Amino acid sequence: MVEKLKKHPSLSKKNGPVVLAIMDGVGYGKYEEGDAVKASKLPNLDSLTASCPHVAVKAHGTAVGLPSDGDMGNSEVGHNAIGCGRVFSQGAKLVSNSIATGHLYQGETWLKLTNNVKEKDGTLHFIGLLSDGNVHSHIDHLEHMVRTAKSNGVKTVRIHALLDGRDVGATSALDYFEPFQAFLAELSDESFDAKIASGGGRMVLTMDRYDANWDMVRKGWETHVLGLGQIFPSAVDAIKMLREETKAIDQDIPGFVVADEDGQPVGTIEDGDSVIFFNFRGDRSLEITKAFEEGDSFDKFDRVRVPDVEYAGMMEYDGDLHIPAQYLVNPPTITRTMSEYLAFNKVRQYAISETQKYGHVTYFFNGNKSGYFDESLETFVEVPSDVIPFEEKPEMKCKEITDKVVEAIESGDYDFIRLNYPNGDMVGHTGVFEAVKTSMEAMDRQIARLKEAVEKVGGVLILTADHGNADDMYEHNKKSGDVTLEDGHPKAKTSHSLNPVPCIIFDPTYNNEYKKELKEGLGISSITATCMNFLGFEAPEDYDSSILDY
Ligand SMILES: O=C(O)[C@H](O)COP(=O)(O)O
Ligand SMILES: [Mn+2]
Ligand SMILES: [Mn+2]
Repeated sequence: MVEKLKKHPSLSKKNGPVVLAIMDGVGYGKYEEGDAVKASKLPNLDSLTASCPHVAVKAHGTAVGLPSDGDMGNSEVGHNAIGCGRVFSQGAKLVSNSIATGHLYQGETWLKLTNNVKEKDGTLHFIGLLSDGNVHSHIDHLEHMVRTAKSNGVKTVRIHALLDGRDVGATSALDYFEPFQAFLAELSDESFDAKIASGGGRMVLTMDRYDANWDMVRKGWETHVLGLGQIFPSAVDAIKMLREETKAIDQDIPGFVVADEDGQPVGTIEDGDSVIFFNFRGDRSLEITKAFEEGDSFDKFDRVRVPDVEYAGMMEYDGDLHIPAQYLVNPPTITRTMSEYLAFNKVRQYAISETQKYGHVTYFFNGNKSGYFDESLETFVEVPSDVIPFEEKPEMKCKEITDKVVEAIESGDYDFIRLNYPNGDMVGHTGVFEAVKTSMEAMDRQIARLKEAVEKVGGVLILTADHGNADDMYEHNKKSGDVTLEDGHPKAKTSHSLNPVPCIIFDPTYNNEYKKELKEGLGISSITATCMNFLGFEAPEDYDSSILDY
């Protein structure tokens, strides 16, 4: 339960609002080469850094509740941490623990789905992202479940595997598909038949989010469920031939269907089957889940037929709407978030981003909860994102977002304003270095407007990020640090980085209420208490320490 927040001993609420600007995917790079943040001309960010208190904060690994410090941060865990001021074990860790302890397999959902196919002589299907990126899924989880399905007496398993290349190397798919295909062949025998049945690039089919592009889900449905699309004798063959044909990187490889020698798909989804969507992260799992779960009210595309299956997600993807109805592992229960405290303490809040990160500044920021805590005190604004490859329009909607934030600052109607500029991350994921520079420079021009508006009303501007990406755009040799070359050019890196991120505090009415040297070595979960301090409050006892030293 939240309660009244104590008044801060030295800081009182400023005239203007506290504005928290999350520059998605913008970290402090550790290499010169490939750091698109350093390579960009950012006069406004540079001048704020030069003149304001600032410090690097951790945004990866255990600092944000992931299994190990080898795990890069991501938007879900980053916004969870900033939104609740503490670190909760996240999906990746919870699923691994549940599998390691066997708890998952004693759960009613696993038993129901495996018994269903045993009783009806059906097929157990797994759909999800095939890599060890550990942002949305982990291949080890899938392998363990396939093995256990066999030992639990399931006879037929089919995998519908999405190529990653966004949380892992841009063209690393065969590093996962070849050994996995061999693993299935090895495991199959006269009483157990496991195969990959379909697949395709994660940015082409199935894994859309925030209703940005339902056509991806339609393509996924047609490929995985109906078995429609280009047919190949195996997934590995499909990847090799489609790469040759399209020159696309993994995330953009077209959908494919694996067919037998008669050209029949080896694994369409039929009545009496069970389906497990094995991604643990919710944002890119919700839409395909709705396609399986919703009845005649579903109107996003023509499903042609809806098989009568037992469907389960790896985790509950929306804790308020309870989607999916069935899931294998409980998500983190994040309580007493900053938004809930602020609403209870009558603080007026405004949250905004464009579609691609709108759910991050609302749902994930509020501890995986959709909706308001107090509608009379909160305003959420979504600026529609372009539905085009972001390297084609790298500015994205940072200007339109800023237009609305400046309006909100000048209105005097809000005490705490949070915004996310997706630029560094969404364009970082394209791997196109020059586009990232354009994107960063466009965002920097908007930061000047934020600073000016905050200064005018005597507010505070805090600039930070949820994890790195744009700061690390080339693959590097992990040992030597040398840039990895491909055909004589640096190999593009599309995934997030392990780098720390900035926390820059622009406080134009500063009058020694705190030391200018901010505390070092903290994580982004300390941004929360810092924002609360500037609102004139002490943070709750169990919140991670503020970055301010007062
Ligand atoms: O979903 C994606 O785009 C990536 O896998 C993770 O990126 P995000 O955590 O920044 O959304
Ligand atoms: Mn992010
Ligand atoms: Mn990202």
